[in-house]
Amino acid sequence: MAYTLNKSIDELQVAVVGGGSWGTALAQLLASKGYKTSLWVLEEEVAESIAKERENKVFLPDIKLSENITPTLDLEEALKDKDMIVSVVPSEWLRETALKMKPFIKPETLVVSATKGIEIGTRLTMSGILRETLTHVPQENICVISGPSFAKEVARGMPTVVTVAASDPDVALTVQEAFATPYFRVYTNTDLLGVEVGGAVKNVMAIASGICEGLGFGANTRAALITRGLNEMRRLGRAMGAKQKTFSGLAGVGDLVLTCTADLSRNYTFGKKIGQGMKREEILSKMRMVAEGVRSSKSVYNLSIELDVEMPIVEQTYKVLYEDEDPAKALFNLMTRKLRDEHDDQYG
Ligand SMILES: NC(=O)c1ccc[n+]([C@@H]2O[C@H](COP(=O)([O-])OP(=O)(O)OC[C@H]3O[C@@H](n4cnc5c(N)ncnc54)[C@H](O)[C@@H]3O)[C@@H](O)[C@H]2O)c1
Ligand SMILES: O=P(O)(O)OC[C@H](O)CO
Repeated sequence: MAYTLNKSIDELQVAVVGGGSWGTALAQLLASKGYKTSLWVLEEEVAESIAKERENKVFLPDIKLSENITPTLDLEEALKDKDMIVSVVPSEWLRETALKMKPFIKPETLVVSATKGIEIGTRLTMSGILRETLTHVPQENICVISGPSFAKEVARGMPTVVTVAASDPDVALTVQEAFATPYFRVYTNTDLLGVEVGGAVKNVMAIASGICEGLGFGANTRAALITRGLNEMRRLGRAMGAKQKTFSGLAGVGDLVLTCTADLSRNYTFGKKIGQGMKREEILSKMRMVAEGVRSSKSVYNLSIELDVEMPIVEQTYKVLYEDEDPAKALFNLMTRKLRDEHDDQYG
């Protein structure tokens, strides 16, 4: 049955789950539109800093947050009677958090997934985890928001364009309207899988691009990495049943270009440090934020083997991160693969 909203869109009761930088930026966006927004956060210091100082000093410093945001450490308080829930918990903790959320979510709720990644082990997308855990919510009510969007820029009101993917067009239209502002343009899309594959693979490519930068290489290398990385994204998407045109869109090439080229990207910065000689665990031990590409390197690599999809950049990135391969050797391996026609690929 198609989704129907039984109230005016301005009356939506909304909650954001996850008070990291993206969760806080999305809460700020919704709050600035007038929505009274509950924000579930894990850390007491984050709840306190938002409640008392109107700032998330840990994950999104220097942004004055709206009075419409109510931070809470209590999931029940955050989720009770909400019509739209935005899930922004990093992939590593999404499943356990979703299970805790479940008892407090009404079946008719819209669930918007803003997390990027593929789960290690199950190889599920983030909306796949939500569908598997929130079994009382109709599958069509679970949708995805993605695209080139750094939290810091959205929070500062810089023009940003994203896509909302949902299998039910009425769900997509409702969420599109709820999020859209003159500085945050939202398109709709019916290809959830393609949007989520794009969001996961681009983070692996961003790490690879950062590694090249860290090794001291330049613009030629980066352009090659983005172009061939897009090819790998398309190939995996095709094998999984995603629509090819999705990868030419915001959640494909759009997010890939953004994350492979900007110092604001945590994945790119992580890769740069690897290229400069640091090790994965050493970098992660100093980060409070996530670089989803670290986990996605493993899950996407495993997926590529399982589905027999050729993804050499993903493979080499995985080997650098998890098998201690030398980054320069990994790049040499990529450059000296068997020479071939650019489009000599069963997925062209
Ligand atoms: N930051 C961005 O610019 C941005 C933009 C688009 C999408 N995303 C995606 O949003 C998702 C969330 O990332 P973020 O940037 O908001 O987070 P972040 O990296 O800024 O912060 C880390 C988050 O992890 C949470 N966390 C740590 N341990 C936890 C646990 N045990 N259980 C539950 N939560 C725990 C913290 O509370 C915090 O909210 C990621 O998938 C990311 O790829 C981020
Ligand atoms: O900072 P990153 O690398 O996690 O990227 C953030 C967003 O995914 C960009 O769209």
